Amino acid sequence: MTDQIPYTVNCSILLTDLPLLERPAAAKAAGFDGVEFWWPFATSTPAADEVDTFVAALADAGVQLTGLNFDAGNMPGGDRGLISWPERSADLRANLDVVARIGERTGCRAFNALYGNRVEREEPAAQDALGAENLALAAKAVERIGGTVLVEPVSGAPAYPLTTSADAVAVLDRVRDEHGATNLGLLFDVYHLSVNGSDVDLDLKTYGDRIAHVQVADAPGRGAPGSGDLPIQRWIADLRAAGYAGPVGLEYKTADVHPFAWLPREQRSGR
Ligand SMILES: O=C(O)C(=O)CO
Repeated sequence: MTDQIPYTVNCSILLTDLPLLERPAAAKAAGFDGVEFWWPFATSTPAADEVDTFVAALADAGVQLTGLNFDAGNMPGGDRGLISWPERSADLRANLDVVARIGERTGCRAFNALYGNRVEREEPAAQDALGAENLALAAKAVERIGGTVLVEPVSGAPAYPLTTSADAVAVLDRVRDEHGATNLGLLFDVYHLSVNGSDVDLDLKTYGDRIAHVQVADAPGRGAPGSGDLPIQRWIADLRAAGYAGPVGLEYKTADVHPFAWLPREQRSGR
């Protein structure tokens, strides 16, 4: 279903001059058919009416939710996921069914499971064992709706242990080997990978078959494509040539009143 959507607007980081629930309609008005969100609620288990309001905002806007992050904690405060965080594991597990139900109602099939920072007084090995177990549970939760769990290397979070594609793929392999879960894939965010010093071209060749979602922002600055030095258009073309058919997530920050000016309007939707 999302294969016909070429680009999807990350409404957690873009269109932030608008209230969250107005952003899907603004994305549609700008010519897009897809949106994605980081976890949009204050708790892991929001009230039913909060979920209803979120789902209605998407339906009213006429956009497809293409991606949703599991609850990742207090992102502005530095948290980057609950997956391997022992103290928050119960919250994560309670969140899984809420996410799967949102997927069921919206048709969303890609769910980003931020791995979590290293925490004091926990052995990294124990956090990784928990991370693998929780990723397997997340995969199980969305399996019944044909969902895929995404594992993302990120930058800018000093205690986040997955910084390269190889790190994330090692986690995917572990979850497969130890728990038998295969509906997981790599979230290939060219901004995070570049900032972390990866050779994106080489990663694309090496891990192309593990990529389940793509996100873009330019570097330095995490701005719109063209604002920095990265060959984003070429990477998108290379990903397409390599068979990536899903949406490309626009996950950049900009104060420009025309945040999508770099992308011709006729290329924004699949029609
Ligand atoms: O934390 C970030 O920067 C992300 O991209 C989360 O998905």
